[in-house]
Amino acid sequence: MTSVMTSPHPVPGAEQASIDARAVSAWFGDRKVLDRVSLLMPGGSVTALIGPSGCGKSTFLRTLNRMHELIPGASLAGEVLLSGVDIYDPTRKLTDARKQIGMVFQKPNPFPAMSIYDNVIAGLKLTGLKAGRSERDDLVEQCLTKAGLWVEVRDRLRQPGGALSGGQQQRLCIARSLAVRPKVLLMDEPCSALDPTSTRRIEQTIAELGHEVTIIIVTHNMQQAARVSQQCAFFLAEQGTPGVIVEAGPTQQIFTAPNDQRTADYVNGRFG
Ligand SMILES: Nc1ncnc2c1ncn2[C@@H]1O[C@H](COP(=O)(O)OP(=O)(O)OP(=O)(O)O)[C@@H](O)[C@H]1O
Repeated sequence: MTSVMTSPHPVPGAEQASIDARAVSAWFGDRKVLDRVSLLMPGGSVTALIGPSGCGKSTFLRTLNRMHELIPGASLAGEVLLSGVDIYDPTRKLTDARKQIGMVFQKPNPFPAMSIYDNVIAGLKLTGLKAGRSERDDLVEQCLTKAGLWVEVRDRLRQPGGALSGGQQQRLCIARSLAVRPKVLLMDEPCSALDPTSTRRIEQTIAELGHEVTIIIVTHNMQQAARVSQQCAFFLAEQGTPGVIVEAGPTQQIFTAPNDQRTADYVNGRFG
């Protein structure tokens, strides 16, 4: 069953960008891996995508900023509306979607030889945004502060990004994503390569950012989904069938009173 998430009320940060996936199907070659997945991800809140390995969570995430189409042989159907505007509209530039919808990956991927400062503003050059020296300084401080890293690095901004710890590198990547002022931040298991302390620090950052940037996070960690998200969507691909959303709704409901037995079994660790 494909499910449409109803908006929680009142919608936190309703003025922030919502992202609305409508009947999204995805294929790799002939193989269909997502079947008509619909999900409304409300603005200014955190939505967690959960489900067993291989059910299509990362693929779904990549359809939300047009990264799926970069994979040779990959195709998709359906619509993804960013505050009501289809990001797949052929008259829109691919780079617009990427600028507005940033992504943080599983493994921190800063430019290792580039300074911390230059890492933060790296996206400006790529997206053609121009900024003067003092504007850049302000932006670097602002983004590192939002990513929860400023205090730790303010005295060594010229050191290479690769010299930071894994958790710091991931926060640097978050700061780099924020520098192009995205409306939405996609996070694909952003803590899976990190120790528990760094994980908690990133979760704190997500909680702080979630009010101003719409966040969609894929996680295998149920406690993490419960801690950071306001909405949850449970994906499943049963017996070789394409992935679907079994159930989506407020996180508390998904964890304490889900409607579907399969959701209850998954969140209680009975499979997956
Ligand atoms: N580049 C690719 N080429 C072909 N098939 C792929 C590719 N990437 C993913 N798939 C397939 O698509 C299906 C969904 O994969 P996806 O990575 O989206 O699942 P997932 O739920 O994110 O899994 P995990 O939790 O293990 O990361 C899987 O069957 C996978 O084998």
